[in-house]
Amino acid sequence: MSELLRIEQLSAGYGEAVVIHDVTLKLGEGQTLALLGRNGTGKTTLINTLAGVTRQHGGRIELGGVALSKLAPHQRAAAGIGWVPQERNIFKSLTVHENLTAVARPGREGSRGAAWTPERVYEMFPRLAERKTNLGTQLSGGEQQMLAVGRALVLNPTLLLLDEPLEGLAPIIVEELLRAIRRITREEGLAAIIVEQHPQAILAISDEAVVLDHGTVVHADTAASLKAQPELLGRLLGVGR
Ligand SMILES: Nc1ncnc2c1ncn2[C@@H]1O[C@H](COP(=O)(O)OP(=O)(O)OP(=O)(O)O)[C@@H](O)[C@H]1O
Repeated sequence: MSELLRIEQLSAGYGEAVVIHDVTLKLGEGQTLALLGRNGTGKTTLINTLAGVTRQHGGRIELGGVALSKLAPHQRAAAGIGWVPQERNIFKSLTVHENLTAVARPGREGSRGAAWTPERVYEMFPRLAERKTNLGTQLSGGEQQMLAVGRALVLNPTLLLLDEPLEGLAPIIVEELLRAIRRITREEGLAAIIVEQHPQAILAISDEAVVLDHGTVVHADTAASLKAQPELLGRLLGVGR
């Protein structure tokens, strides 16, 4: 498996404030990484630093051998970063279909699965197909999340960044999204970093797991190994404290 993402001694934050320090990690093509940690430990900041919307203070980020640190967010999207921020980045005044066609871009050479088109997004999320002509404002939280993932997919990324994709969603929608994320990563071979507060479901569909505390990596292992050690996981996430 070849390397897709390499992060070396990364530090970043907001203005002068440094929130993440000395983060080093790697991810192979098509691999899924669960990014875990208590509230306020820097998970979103790390994701946002990959997307290019924080201030990078030091270190390196490479995606497929391309150095990202000096690139603007739209250039990172062109380089293969598919960012689904916590606040679900959709155009609420456009229809579902317009949201998908406004950003669609042909597949990049060398991507493993077939290129993502609005039609393939509808196949993945039949609920969106039913809502094609509805405005973003008329969607439920789950449908908005599906559309946010769809918008990232039609840019044909090599790495999907999902920031708490399951937050606040009904259990049945959580199941649907988890199934879709598993298909996108396992069957379509897209690499992903998934931030979650509730880790068991995400560990079950991830290859690797990294835990942050106070902006640094305090644990890095396979997802299966961390999942099999609930006491360690509880300690790392401060459960029961
Ligand atoms: N826009 C911002 N400006 C300044 N500081 C910020 C900003 N966003 C986050 N922070 C600070 O950065 C630290 C890490 O926050 P971050 O949101 O990355 O953590 P997190 O692990 O994603 O937490 P959560 O699970 O609550 O989303 C916190 O101390 C937070 O107060």
